[in-house]
Amino acid sequence: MHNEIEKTLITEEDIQQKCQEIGEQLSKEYEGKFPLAVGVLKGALPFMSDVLRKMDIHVEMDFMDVSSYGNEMRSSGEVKIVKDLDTKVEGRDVIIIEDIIDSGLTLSYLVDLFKYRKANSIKIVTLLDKPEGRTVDIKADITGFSVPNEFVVGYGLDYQEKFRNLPYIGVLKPEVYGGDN
Ligand SMILES: O=P(O)(O)OC[C@H]1O[C@H](OP(=O)(O)OP(=O)(O)O)[C@H](O)[C@@H]1O
Ligand code: HPA
Repeated sequence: MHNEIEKTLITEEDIQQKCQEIGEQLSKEYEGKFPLAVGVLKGALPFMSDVLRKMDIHVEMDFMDVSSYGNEMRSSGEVKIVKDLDTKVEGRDVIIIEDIIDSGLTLSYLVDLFKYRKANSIKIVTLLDKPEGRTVDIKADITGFSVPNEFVVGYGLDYQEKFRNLPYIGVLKPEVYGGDN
């Protein structure tokens, strides 16, 4: 697996340090509350798991699976719910946890949905932000790292369902994806 990676963009140590910082920040911001952390499957799983374990307040977890990716590397532009929440959002302080904001379509869809469902507050926490990928105007409240306009994998992010278990973020060798990014 590692020999298919051209370069490391963000090391495992830097990711873990960032999770610690974000977990501490969220613990302060939601002190005395019981927020609902919504992980966006599947990519957010490692990040969510690491951040929530750095929080020292009660937090409820739920998951949503939405899909917008037509092929492996480009968004279809259409967002579909594959798995909805089990939890009612009305009146809750929702923390959406994402691995990456690229076009912004997934998150803008989720923010609209949770507003419609009458969340008390909505915060977006993303490990990665790819500002140059944006087609809709949306910003995270907390961003771990900014990444260049390249297809990145690892720590939840996949290429053809592979590389999610890589503990760092990297860029694939062109021969792995056929060079057409
Ligand atoms: O800002 P956007 O352009 O919408 O891209 C971001 C979304 O795309 C990826 O999910 P994907 O639909 O590939 O599902 P996955 O997490 O299961 O890989 C990623 O995990 C984000 O959820
Ligand atoms: O750069 C990316 N890598 C993996 N999945 C993604 N989903 C949106 N952008 C990306």
